[in-house]
Amino acid sequence: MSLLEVTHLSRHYGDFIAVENISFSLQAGELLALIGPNGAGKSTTFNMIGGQLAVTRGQVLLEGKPITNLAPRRIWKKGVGRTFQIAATFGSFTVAQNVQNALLSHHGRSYSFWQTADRLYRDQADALLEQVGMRGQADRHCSELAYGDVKRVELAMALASEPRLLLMDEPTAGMAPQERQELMALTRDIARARNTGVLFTEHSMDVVFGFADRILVLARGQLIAQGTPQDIRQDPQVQQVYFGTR
Ligand SMILES: Nc1ncnc2c1ncn2[C@@H]1O[C@H](COP(=O)(O)OP(=O)(O)OP(=O)(O)O)[C@@H](O)[C@H]1O
Repeated sequence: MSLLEVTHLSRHYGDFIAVENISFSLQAGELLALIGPNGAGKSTTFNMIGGQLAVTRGQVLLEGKPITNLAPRRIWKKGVGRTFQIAATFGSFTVAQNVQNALLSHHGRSYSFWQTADRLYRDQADALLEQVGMRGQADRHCSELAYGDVKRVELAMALASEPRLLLMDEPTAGMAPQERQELMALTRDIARARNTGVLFTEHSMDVVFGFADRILVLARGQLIAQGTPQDIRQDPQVQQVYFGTR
């Protein structure tokens, strides 16, 4: 059974068709890239899967069970984690506190500034920070970190809920080439080690072709191709519609 199965998914705004009849699946441990020109429907697709946007037609199954049109929090509870394009850490909290906060939220508790709260889930937070290479910076404030390091902390926060599927919206936006490669290599290692599926949107072609196991290509709301990086590179329709050449 696929980890994620999307069938005939559509989103209309009145007469305007943002996404039309797209179907694909994603396996556990797989990195699947969703690419396409501006306005192709990537964010719309992402937001339908994550529950931020209502589905007009079609179905989303997670491990065989429907999650279509559930509230985002319920979808998150069922094992869909998410990182956002805009950094989502609290700058005035330390690195560890940000991850502890995500752990508290996963366990249905809220953060308090009481002294004891400072130790809650600290060991688990340290273990997650170890995985993303940020253990040594656990007690620094997030506002002091380099951008690439903030993205690592966000990854640790997303992993706090032990997602089966991780949705990453332009994970490397705003990063230098070297940082991009490092973050994606880390993401791939974690996906393989935890058997977590990763669906990501991305504009950097070096990241897409370097790290995706398979690629989905959207153009004007339609899925025009899906396959391995090699398949996609050679697809004449992709070259024409997406890259503007043949
Ligand atoms: N609330 C809305 N009402 C009407 N049209 C919308 C709405 N939101 C998005 N759209 C349209 O749906 C289409 C798909 O938008 P979407 O944001 O999913 O594209 P995208 O592939 O993520 O683009 P980008 O790479 O620029 O982020 C676009 O034409 C957009 O203008």
